[in-house]
Amino acid sequence: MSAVLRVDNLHVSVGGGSGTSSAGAAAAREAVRDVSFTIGRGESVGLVGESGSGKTLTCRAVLGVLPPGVAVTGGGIHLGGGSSGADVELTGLDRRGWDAVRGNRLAAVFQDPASYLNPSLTVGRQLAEQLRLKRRLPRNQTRAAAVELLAAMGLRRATAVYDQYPHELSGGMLQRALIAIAVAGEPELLVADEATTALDAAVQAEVLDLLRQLREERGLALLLVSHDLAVVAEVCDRVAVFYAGEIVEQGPTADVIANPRHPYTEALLRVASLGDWRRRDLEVIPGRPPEPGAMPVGCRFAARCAHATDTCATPVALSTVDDRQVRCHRAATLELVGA
Ligand SMILES: Nc1ncnc2c1ncn2[C@@H]1O[C@H](COP(=O)(O)OP(=O)(O)OP(=O)(O)O)[C@@H](O)[C@H]1O
Repeated sequence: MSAVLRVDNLHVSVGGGSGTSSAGAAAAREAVRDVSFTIGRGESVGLVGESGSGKTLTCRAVLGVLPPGVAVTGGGIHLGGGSSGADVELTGLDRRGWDAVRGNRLAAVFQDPASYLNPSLTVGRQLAEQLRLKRRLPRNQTRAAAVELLAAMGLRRATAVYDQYPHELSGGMLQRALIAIAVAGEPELLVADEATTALDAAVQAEVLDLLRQLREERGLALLLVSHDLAVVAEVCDRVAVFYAGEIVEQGPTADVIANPRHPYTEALLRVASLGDWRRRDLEVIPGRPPEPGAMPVGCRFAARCAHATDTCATPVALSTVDDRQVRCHRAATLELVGA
């Protein structure tokens, strides 16, 4: 399968801003370290992990929208040459390069759809404008194309929705409208960062269904971020588990869930809304991740790990065990409990 996206040994650092003197310059710290994964055409990959583990900065690096003071400091992000475009190394792009890629080959939806829409324009006008810009449709065709796209996103009474303002739509409808705007340019990859987190469970399931359908029908590749493994399990072929800025386990989602190889993944399974989670108390993973400025040289999870031994204080690389990549000294011997 040809890769739509290839992230190779990505490092993202925060701070390290220039000061006028050496005393004024803040020390940079790595918020994302040595992250690698690939997404094929029509494939979906989930990034999962606790808050602050580096998922969002990884997505933002892919989209070229890192916040001020945060930068890619190593590795590469490669957009593959699919049917619709050439190979592009994203980390080297200038502003014009990004304009050609963003919204055309890459698009994104985030947690709070209302904040990405203009409150004073109807949803339909905002979508029609995207269709005009991205598909170069003449103005007299954009209304019909926009209504068709809104209907394809599962919005009932799409003609009426076209003329509504963002505040007149529910959260689920807004997210569908925003997904319509995101796919208006027929991108190869859609990044969805906690896109269903604020929705109630039933609406969340519907929006996840829509994402699945877009993959199947349009061959759209998906990069989905969630703190909840259950959400990733709904949609993603493969999952990368993040802890303290690193991928600690990566593999086929069903296998990772049934048979975790990293103790952090096992812990994450106990806090995920998987299976009959409504009938059990979701646990909290005891302890906290290491402080960003004080990362241990060995395994970053060791201080919270029930299986840690002295070896875990030494540096640990990502190694391949069967269908899995795991960053754990004990991965080959531990017997962990899946869901
Ligand atoms: N704009 C920023 N300035 C400084 N530090 C940042 C910034 N954005 C993120 N960080 C830091 O980088 C690290 C990774 O954050 P990131 O947002 O990628 O995590 P996350 O896994 O997506 O968490 P969440 O689910 O809370 O968004 C954290 O330590 C965070 O505090």
